[in-house]
Amino acid sequence: MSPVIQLLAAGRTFRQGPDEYAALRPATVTIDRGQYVAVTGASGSGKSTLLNLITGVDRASQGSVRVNGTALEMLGEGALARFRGASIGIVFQFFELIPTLTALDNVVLAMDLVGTVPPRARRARALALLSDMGLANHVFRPPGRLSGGEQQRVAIARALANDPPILVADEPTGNLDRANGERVTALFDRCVADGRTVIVATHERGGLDRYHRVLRVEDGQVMESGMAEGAP
Ligand SMILES: Nc1ncnc2c1ncn2[C@@H]1O[C@H](COP(=O)(O)OP(=O)(O)OP(=O)(O)O)[C@@H](O)[C@H]1O
Repeated sequence: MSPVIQLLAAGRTFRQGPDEYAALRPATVTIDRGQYVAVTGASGSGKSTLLNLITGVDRASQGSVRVNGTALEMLGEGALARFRGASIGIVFQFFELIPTLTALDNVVLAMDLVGTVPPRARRARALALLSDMGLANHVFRPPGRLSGGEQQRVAIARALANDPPILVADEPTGNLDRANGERVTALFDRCVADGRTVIVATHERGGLDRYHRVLRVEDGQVMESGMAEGAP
């Protein structure tokens, strides 16, 4: 079993006036390659803080966060951004698409920023990814002319643009109706079947049996809440 993500007593505190507030208490967690992991917990429990440390969007206040053996705290801002771009696809709760660009250009831009896909291949790859998400007829629309479910699928296509081995999604179905939520969840299932490591924060209590593993966050404390039989 090869660990792809390791938190070693990694925590995050925020200063509140003279006090320190632990949004995430020091947690030691190992996630293996190919695992499908749900992160659950009440609003404000620390799910986003945990995901932000894993993705390097935020830095731990203490401990170490390792992705594919690289300690993120050892990287400077530029190196961290490059490492993140190539290793981790991130799907944000509120999509975070660029409103002035078409769906196609949002996906191409992700490749431009990382630079591992050859320039001449980027447009065709973006078109293929968007078609794969069922958006072949919408590629020239800006996000404002797409439904929430369509925008989320553009965001997933963008997250996959650089073919990252790890996909992290923060409540990706939180703003979608049931049908769109199920469609997006099925896309994550497929990413796991393709061999990616997928980590999804979710408020939902149902539907957790699809995951290999459920991490529960309560008051900033990460707990193992169950590992299904046959998990990798
Ligand atoms: N930048 C920050 N400065 C101060 N406190 C913060 C900051 N970011 C998060 N927090 C606090 O840390 C705690 C955990 O927040 P976090 O966003 O991780 O929760 P969450 O479980 O993702 O919530 P939700 O389900 O509502 O998205 C909250 O009390 C929040 O107010």
